[in-house]
Amino acid sequence: MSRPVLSKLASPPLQLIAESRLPTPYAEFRIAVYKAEDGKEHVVLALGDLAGDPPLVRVHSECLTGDALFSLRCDCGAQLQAAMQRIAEAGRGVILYLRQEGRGIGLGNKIRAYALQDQGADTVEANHQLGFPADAREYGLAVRLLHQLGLRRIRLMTNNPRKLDALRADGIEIIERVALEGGRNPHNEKYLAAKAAKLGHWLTLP
Ligand SMILES: Nc1nc2c(ncn2[C@@H]2O[C@H](COP(=O)(O)OP(=O)(O)OP(=O)(O)O)[C@@H](O)[C@H]2O)c(=O)[nH]1
Ligand SMILES: [Zn+2]
Repeated sequence: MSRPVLSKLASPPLQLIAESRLPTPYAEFRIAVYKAEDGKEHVVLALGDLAGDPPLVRVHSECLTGDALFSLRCDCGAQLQAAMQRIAEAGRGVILYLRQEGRGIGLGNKIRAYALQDQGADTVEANHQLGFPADAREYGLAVRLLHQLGLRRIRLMTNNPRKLDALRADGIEIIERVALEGGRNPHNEKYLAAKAAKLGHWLTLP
């Protein structure tokens, strides 16, 4: 076993705060809230029996504007809905909803980045102009939550090679990468093109 796996296993489990049912238009999920050491509360949505065949998993980073406010600047809301839909169709699966808003720079800074994008910067340049890396997220928490759920082998719904590599490096076996495209519109055309060109996302662009 490689060292990163041992170090993740050695990490204490996240504190389970509460669990309940969560009826949605797609299915009735189980919702669980886990608290990390920094006080942030992360969400697990689960459906069906997760034992046995590797289930569909979505590791979703919080996007208040896209997930809750119907923003057309990104594709997050569409991806979240598509993930819920696919899990509902499969009858089983998990969504980890991680509170790393704005690729880890926070909501206020993301809106600052949007203002810079309105002046011509792309999504990566805007982060750099604000003094942040292109992507400040890390996936150690996702790995810990997957361990807590007993999930070492998964089918990951993502277009992001960095996310896939990060989970694999920490010992999660990804037996299939499931593309999650959709939500394309005139407002996010440049954003998606920059994600593909600069962040390496697997996207079928027009
Ligand atoms: N800093 C910054 N964050 C953004 C911007 N647009 C969306 N986000 C955040 O980006 C995160 C989602 O990342 P994406 O790059 O869209 O997708 P991903 O999670 O890396 O990859 P997928 O698994 O394919 O969805 C969310 O936390 C959003 O809040 C932006 O222009 N600037
Ligand atoms: Zn978004």
